[in-house]
Amino acid sequence: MKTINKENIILASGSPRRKELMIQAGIDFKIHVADIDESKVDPGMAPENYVGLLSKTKAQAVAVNYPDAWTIGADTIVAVDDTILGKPTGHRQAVAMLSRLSNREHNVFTAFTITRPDADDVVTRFVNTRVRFKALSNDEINWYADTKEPYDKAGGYGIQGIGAFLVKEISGSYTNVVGLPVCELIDALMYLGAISFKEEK
Ligand SMILES: Cc1cn([C@H]2C[C@H](O)[C@@H](COP(=O)(O)OP(=O)(O)OP(=O)(O)O)O2)c(=O)[nH]c1=O
Repeated sequence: MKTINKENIILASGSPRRKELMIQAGIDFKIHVADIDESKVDPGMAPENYVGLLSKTKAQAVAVNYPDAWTIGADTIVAVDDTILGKPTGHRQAVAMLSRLSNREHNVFTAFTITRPDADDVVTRFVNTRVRFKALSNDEINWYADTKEPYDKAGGYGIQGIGAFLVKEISGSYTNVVGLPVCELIDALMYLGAISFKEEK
């Protein structure tokens, strides 16, 4: 079942997880991947500002091509103490990230921005989920890093995949950890009039 599209919707993301979550939520959309350099953003920023800025940059980079659509951009990071963890560049960094997350709580921040070129309306929302990992042995960390699953994921793990075995507790939105907080996204799309659950008479 799909929701009723009032307007065209573009997802400015190459993340297979975001695509799946949008399909799961019954939203009709097209994909146009945002080609932006994420390394230009200062990792010393507060996590909510960091993800907010990146989600907006991704959405705006794609929205210019679609005057008649709402474009969605998103960004996810893991924050531990005051450090932002992005995606590990290889095995060694994946091991370092997982070791840092072992036996403690961390925050996962995802922000999404919904915009269009002709509107003043730009919605940016961020959601924070707290996740606690179990105490990990070196063997577990190395074994998981060897699966390569950590490589394209913030913080070096995927809660929706093999990485589920790492997670002892979660407080807050699960889909937010996977890459898109579906509950808040649907609310925002409804608020903007982009989707509806009921045909207008
Ligand atoms: C923590 C966590 C992150 N992730 C993923 C979601 C995102 O795809 C990725 C964070 O990277 P992002 O830079 O947010 O997104 P992306 O580069 O994959 O895609 P795009 O910029 O085109 O939208 O980490 C999981 O899949 N599972 C998890 O448990």
